[in-house]
Amino acid sequence: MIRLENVTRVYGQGAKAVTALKDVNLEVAAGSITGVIGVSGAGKSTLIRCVNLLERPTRGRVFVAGQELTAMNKTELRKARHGIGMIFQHFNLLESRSVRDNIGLPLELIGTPRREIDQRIDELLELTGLNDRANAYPAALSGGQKQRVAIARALASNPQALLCDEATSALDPQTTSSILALLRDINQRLGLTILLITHEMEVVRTICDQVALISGGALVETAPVGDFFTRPATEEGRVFLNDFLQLAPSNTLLQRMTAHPDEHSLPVVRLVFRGQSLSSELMTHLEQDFGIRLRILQARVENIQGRTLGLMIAEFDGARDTLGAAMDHLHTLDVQTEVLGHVQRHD
Ligand SMILES: Nc1ncnc2c1ncn2[C@@H]1O[C@H](COP(=O)(O)OP(=O)(O)OP(=O)(O)O)[C@@H](O)[C@H]1O
Repeated sequence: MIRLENVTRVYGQGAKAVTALKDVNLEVAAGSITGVIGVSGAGKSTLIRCVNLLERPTRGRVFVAGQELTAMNKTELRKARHGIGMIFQHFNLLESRSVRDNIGLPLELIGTPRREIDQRIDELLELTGLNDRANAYPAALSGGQKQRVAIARALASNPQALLCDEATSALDPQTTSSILALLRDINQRLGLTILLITHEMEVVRTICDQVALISGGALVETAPVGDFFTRPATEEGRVFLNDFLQLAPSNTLLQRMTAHPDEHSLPVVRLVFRGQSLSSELMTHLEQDFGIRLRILQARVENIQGRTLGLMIAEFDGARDTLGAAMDHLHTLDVQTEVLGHVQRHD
């Protein structure tokens, strides 16, 4: 549905040139939701703006719905853009127009007959849950309602694709959830293809099917969301996920922990289980074969697109000489371990 081929975007010239995108190849399947993530300055905005040619790539080709946008003249491009809606972090509504008139604006601009515009506005008010705000002005709306108006306006010309530029970054968590639910709903109901950029992993985890990680202008990893969260393929992916997946030791635990072991201490280990949860069999196995009893101090289980990710901090109580073998055994089961420190034995 959306395809970027070797897209490069260089800003400025000569010594001051900045390569914001380097040879990016990205494919977004029809009807799917793809999230582009990356640190600030990685090139996310540039990438999404290259899709509808708000930024023209310095090199490379952009295809949307089988048409090459980079090969079009101005008139063709203007027409093709009707098939691509866009929403922004700060909504970009016209303050002097009511909700109805903001939603109808794109249709007015292309000369759609008034009756058709009014009918379409009614449908969109219904779809986005704005019926009772139709005659309000943007200043009287909450952030979530403003973004709903922006979504309705972006959908006015029945686009096949929707680009979302940090669409929930200015919203509180609860409003974010309701906007994400709306995006998922229109994706499913209308078969709309969505490409979004975000710095929030929670957004990706909640609604995306595919994730694309961009770093220094290059696309370093593209994967189904479940795979990315449980098994990132690149070091950049692991680093990016670390913050999201971090199960930080509590303050109480940090106060009890020392960096070095002594003869009475027990190691405190952080474990990450990917695609499985800690079974009682595994606990029994560690106890029977290695003489190690796990005392769970903290735990969190995430379900990401049907894949389980378990995070745990536990004391490993047992003979020190079997600890290494037990850790090796866990690694063969694809359980990641990391010794965080040592605590004094309770008894
Ligand atoms: N108009 C411009 N002129 C010059 N350099 C630019 C321009 N726009 C972006 N850049 C540079 O291109 C690089 C990528 O910027 P971009 O805004 O695409 O990143 P981003 O990942 O969206 O960042 P953020 O999350 O902070 O918005 C940065 O180094 C930025 O400074």
